[in-house]
Amino acid sequence: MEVKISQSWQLSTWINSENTARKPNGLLRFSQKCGEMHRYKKPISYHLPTRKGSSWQRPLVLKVSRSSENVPASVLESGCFPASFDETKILENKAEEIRQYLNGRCIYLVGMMGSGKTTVGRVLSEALGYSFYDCDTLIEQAVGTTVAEIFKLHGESIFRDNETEVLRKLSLRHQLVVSTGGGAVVRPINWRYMQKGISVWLDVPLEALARRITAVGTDSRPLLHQESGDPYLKTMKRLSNLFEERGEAYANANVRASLQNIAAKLRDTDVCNLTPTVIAIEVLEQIEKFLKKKVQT
Ligand SMILES: Nc1ncnc2c1ncn2[C@@H]1O[C@H](COP(=O)(O)OP(=O)(O)OP(=O)(O)O)[C@@H](O)[C@H]1O
Ligand SMILES: O=C(O)C1=C[C@@H](O)[C@@H](O)[C@H](O)C1
Repeated sequence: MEVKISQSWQLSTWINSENTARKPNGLLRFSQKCGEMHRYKKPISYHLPTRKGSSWQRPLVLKVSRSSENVPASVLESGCFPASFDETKILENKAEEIRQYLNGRCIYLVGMMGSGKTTVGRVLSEALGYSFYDCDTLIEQAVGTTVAEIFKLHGESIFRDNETEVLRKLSLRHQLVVSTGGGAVVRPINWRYMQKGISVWLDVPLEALARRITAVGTDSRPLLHQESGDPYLKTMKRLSNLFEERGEAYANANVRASLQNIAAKLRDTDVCNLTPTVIAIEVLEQIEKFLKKKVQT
């Protein structure tokens, strides 16, 4: 059964102040489309023109009404989430404001399997006018088979080598939103590449992850795949173990977007009610805070 929820959300947004100095902006041209980058392709060249303008903007509080739905399994599988007009508009405005301060830097989404890196990443890239890349997909294209098959045929370490190579290639580029694999955070070298851009941890409670993953099955996620037993409980246990190992590594990200914090702001108790658009807005809010802090120090 679908439950309609309507809430008011106080969102702080920022408007341009006049006659202030703007940071240099990188305008880049990319001919490659999402998914077209291959492992041994040469990185493309680009130009970085600079321009002058305004600095950080002053806050304006907007009262926004949010309307989202409890997402049924069929919707989870399709990956299509309804976003209200308000959410979309807020996201567009926020993206517009932040784009110049990003200065072409890539956004790397890190987080556990199922945390929404791909789903939220696509929404973010569209809002920012960035290209979107999914590391797992790039690895699959480079190796010529699925992640599950790579694990089975070649083992995890070959998969990780490919993951590092893909991140190295991506780190040479600009204006990308990158969905990293859930385990990309474990290798320090990967952080060296991700530090060229801004890393964002999508922090999602394990129960929500287990719910999402069991709704779509674990076939494509070899580290979670189980032949028998209660799928939710098994997934939950495996996720808990992985999080024990990786929690600290995720916290290395420049920015944390916590679904629990967003739900609290919205006075909602269930993180499952949060649409990818709302999460993308929070990601941009947190990036904005991070960049402002950097400017001040
Ligand atoms: N905000 C959301 N609310 C409900 N379900 C979501 C949300 N975001 C993503 N999902 C669903 O959760 C599942 C995992 O999402 P997604 O593939 O984006 O995660 P991921 O972090 O890229 O996962 P992985 O690292 O395993 O590839 C998908 O079925 C997706 O439709
Ligand atoms: O958490 C992990 O280690 C993984 C997550 C997926 O995105 C894939 O990169 C692969 O299944 C491994």
